[in-house]
Amino acid sequence: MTNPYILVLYDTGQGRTKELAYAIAEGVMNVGVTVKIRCVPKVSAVSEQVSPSIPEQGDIYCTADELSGCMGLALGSPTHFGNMSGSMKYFWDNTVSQWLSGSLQGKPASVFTSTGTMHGGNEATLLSMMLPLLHHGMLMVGLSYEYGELSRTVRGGTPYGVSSVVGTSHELAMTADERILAIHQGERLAIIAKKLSSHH
Ligand SMILES: Cc1cc2nc3c(=O)[nH]c(=O)nc-3n(C[C@H](O)[C@H](O)[C@H](O)COP(=O)(O)O)c2cc1C
Repeated sequence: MTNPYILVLYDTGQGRTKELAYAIAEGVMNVGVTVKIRCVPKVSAVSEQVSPSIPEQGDIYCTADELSGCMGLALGSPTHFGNMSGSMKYFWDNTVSQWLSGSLQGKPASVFTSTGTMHGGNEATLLSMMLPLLHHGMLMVGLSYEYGELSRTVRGGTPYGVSSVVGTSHELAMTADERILAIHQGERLAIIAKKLSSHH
């Protein structure tokens, strides 16, 4: 039997959402909880060729069992027109069996995104990612204003979850506030997941 773990599941184009995923994972590990970092396969407009089940590089794809077995979930996607990416949406459109079995019911979940511009829809993306998670019966964990960085940040970071504003050419490095908020988010999610799982 594997240790209880938090699943950090993300999609990324240029690697910026992945950076946030790793900062959140750092927060999860800070409170002594095991973390699994996974990504989702790309959806292609050309469907004659099936992509390999294990990616050639980077993090491995999330399996159905890894999703069902997590004690909590951090879900991240780049902002694509104010919404999660098509690949991430496709992933959730294939989770009917988890929905039927209720394997995510009552588990905490948290969302994160990276975005080109300040007002290009990062908050809308975060809210859009909550929708399938709420259908699965998950309990949403946001960021709290107890973290001073949330009031101070001049770029990403919202009460709905952490965001990172990367610039239209990905020229902006993650700010210290964005990074610290991502770590806090991982810590908060893991602490709540531990409390909830101790009641089972
Ligand atoms: C198809 C597409 C749509 C995008 N739509 C938006 C958008 O609505 N608002 C925005 O600020 N940035 C938008 N961007 C920029 C991405 O949000 C940005 O490149 C991304 O967050 C970088 O993260 P990644 O490296 O994980 O892909 C878009 C990028 C792509 C490829």
